[in-house]
Amino acid sequence: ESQYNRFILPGGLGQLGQGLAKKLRSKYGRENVLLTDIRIPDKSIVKEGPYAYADTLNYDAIKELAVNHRADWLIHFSALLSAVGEANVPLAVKVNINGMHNVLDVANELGLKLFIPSTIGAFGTDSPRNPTPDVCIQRPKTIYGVAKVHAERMGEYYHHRFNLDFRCLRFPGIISCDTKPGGGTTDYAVEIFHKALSNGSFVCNVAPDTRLPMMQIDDCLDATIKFMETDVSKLHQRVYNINSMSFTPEELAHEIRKHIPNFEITYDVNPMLQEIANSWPDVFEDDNSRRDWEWEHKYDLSKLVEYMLEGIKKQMCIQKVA
Ligand SMILES: NC(=O)c1ccc[n+]([C@@H]2O[C@H](COP(=O)([O-])OP(=O)(O)OC[C@H]3O[C@@H](n4cnc5c(N)ncnc54)[C@H](O)[C@@H]3O)[C@@H](O)[C@H]2O)c1
Ligand SMILES: C[C@@H](O)[C@H](N)C(=O)O
Repeated sequence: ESQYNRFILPGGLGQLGQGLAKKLRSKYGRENVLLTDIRIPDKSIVKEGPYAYADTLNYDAIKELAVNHRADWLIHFSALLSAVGEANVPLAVKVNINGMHNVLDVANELGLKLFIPSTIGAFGTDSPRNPTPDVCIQRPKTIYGVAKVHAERMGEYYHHRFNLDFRCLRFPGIISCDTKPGGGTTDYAVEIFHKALSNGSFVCNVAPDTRLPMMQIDDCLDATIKFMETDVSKLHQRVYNINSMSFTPEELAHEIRKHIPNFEITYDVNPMLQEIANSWPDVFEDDNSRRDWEWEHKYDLSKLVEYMLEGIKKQMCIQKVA
């Protein structure tokens, strides 16, 4: 049996895991991708391939699944995102730090490869913000960011000390039309499209000039697969930024108005989210990803807006028919 083609995705029922499972299954086969989470999946998810309950707070449960599934890769997606994490710090410490330790130790003990995503949220007010390079002062201000820096450093350390094949991409805010975001600071940039089509207006919870790095979901998931498949000899670091675009709510609304001319945006700023957004990068630098493993994005702002509006319209038609 060939190596490096059996995957387990803990926390896989979220915004990113469902789409990654689809892409991996179409490439590596349905049975070779095991989606796991702590929630009951929709019937449509179960039809697409294997699913199992697995709490990342339970070391033995993760280990048992990895052994039984004969996994080569763990792709660790379980986390509380930035806004949800600030609302429940003790749970975020458990899931984002203790849970990450469990997955890291299972990967190391069983000799598996490990992918953990990081985020623009791993930076803070002391970081250079335009652009933000791979290596600079981080000092994030959220428990989400602190846990991500911890994961980055632990993964690099296990790679250095135990030769664990740890790989990590720092993602911007991810924009998808068929899966919902899980409670982050960048969620407005998904919700705006749903409200633009259903109401023609949107109340935004961050200020009009809040610039953040963002990315269309296929770019994010294709990058993940390409990075995981990259020959180890090409990697000069274990943690890389990836980037495609940055925009503000005003700029996004302007682009949406090219399709829905009467679209209105108003603002009711949430101070906690605004403080988080103000501490994150404006523009992400990803020169090292583009050089070392030939990362290229496909979606700019105008393509992203077309993709979201078309995708949500299709879903609305399906719902009407059903
Ligand atoms: N979506 C983004 O914009 C974005 C950007 C940067 C990085 N990331 C990272 O990508 C990963 C996936 O993000 P997402 O957007 O899919 O998140 P999400 O919130 O949509 O999904 C996270 C999943 O983790 C699960 N989970 C929570 N506690 C768990 C536990 N104890 N055991 C097992 N599963 C548990 C949840 O049920 C949920 O399905 C996260 O690590 C996140 O930090 C996401
Ligand atoms: C940026 C990312 O990590 C997530 N979407 C959040 O806002 O928390």
